[in-house]
Amino acid sequence: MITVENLTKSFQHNKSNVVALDGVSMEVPAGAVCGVVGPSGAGKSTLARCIALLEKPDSGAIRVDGTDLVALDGKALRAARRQIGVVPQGDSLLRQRTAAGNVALPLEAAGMAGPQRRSRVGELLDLVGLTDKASVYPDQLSGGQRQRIAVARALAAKPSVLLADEPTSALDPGTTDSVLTVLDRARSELGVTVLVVTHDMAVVRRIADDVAVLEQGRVVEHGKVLDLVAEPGSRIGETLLPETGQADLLKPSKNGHDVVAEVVLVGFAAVGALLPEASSRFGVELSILGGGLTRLGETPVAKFKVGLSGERAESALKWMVERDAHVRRAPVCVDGAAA
Ligand SMILES: Nc1ncnc2c1ncn2[C@@H]1O[C@H](COP(=O)(O)OP(=O)(O)OP(=O)(O)O)[C@@H](O)[C@H]1O
Repeated sequence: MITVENLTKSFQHNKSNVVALDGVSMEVPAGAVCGVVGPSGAGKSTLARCIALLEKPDSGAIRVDGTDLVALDGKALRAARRQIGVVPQGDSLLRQRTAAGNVALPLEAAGMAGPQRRSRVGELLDLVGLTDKASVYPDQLSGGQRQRIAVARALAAKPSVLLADEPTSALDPGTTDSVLTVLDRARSELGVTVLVVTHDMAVVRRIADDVAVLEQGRVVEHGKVLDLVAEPGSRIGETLLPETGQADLLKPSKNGHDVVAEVVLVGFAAVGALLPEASSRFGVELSILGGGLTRLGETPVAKFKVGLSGERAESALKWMVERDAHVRRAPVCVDGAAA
């Protein structure tokens, strides 16, 4: 588990003080993948660099499995660093070393004997699906393959935490997917806790259990992805869900429906028959006015804008809520405008 408590970090730049982290607190449960998102300059990379012990925070604590890394020095600090694997931003492989040679680097540095090292490198290449590229040089690998080798290298010393800074930037969607599969395997097969700094919401949708949104050095939203999408007013939740198409989402149109509502379905209900069943059970006419389905990790999630007409429209919505649908609706006025 990673626990960050009230972390601050400032830089001096052109004689002025730049606050990169302004009291950041967050937690990533053991074996979870957490996406760190936010606009450029929000402090994401600084946070990752502090957790990776590449940058010393001005104040605050960073606990990995209970140990405060900020308080360590000397031998204890070096041991703690080995617990944290880092996939740096950009192309980080050594050009003059083969894929296997790059993966072997941290093992050589740790003084691991040849036969043991070769076997470990074999395991890691297998994990990232690049056994057949062992003796290939980085220039002959695709961008995605190079990143997968960088992940294998970061996992070489069996860290409990993996940090990846923009691991999919500059990759096309197909290649992105292969890198994300590897990060996901690090979590699911090795039980590693993964923190991914990213601009790409596809990364969060595809592999993140948790997400933290940074803005101007502060955490503005943080929690489980599946909780945030169900939470009214969560901006990151909105960003991760399908768009429903119109800004005046909850306004019933004058000639249309008695009730217009936004319905978020998380899990089985998203692909089930909840909406048609509500319609037939309560004798209401139900039209889907916008929205759609997506997947968050393995979980199907839907957001629909629906229009309901009929005397029992409210009961139909209530029934959906009782079945774990998250419903936001506008009350009905005589002229059909939202109150
Ligand atoms: N070494 C440094 N020296 C001076 N200022 C820095 C340094 N590192 C970061 N900063 C500043 O700290 C702030 C946060 O930067 P950081 O790189 O952590 O943001 P970010 O969210 O990762 O941005 P991006 O998405 O563009 O990578 C920015 O204003 C940046 O200019």
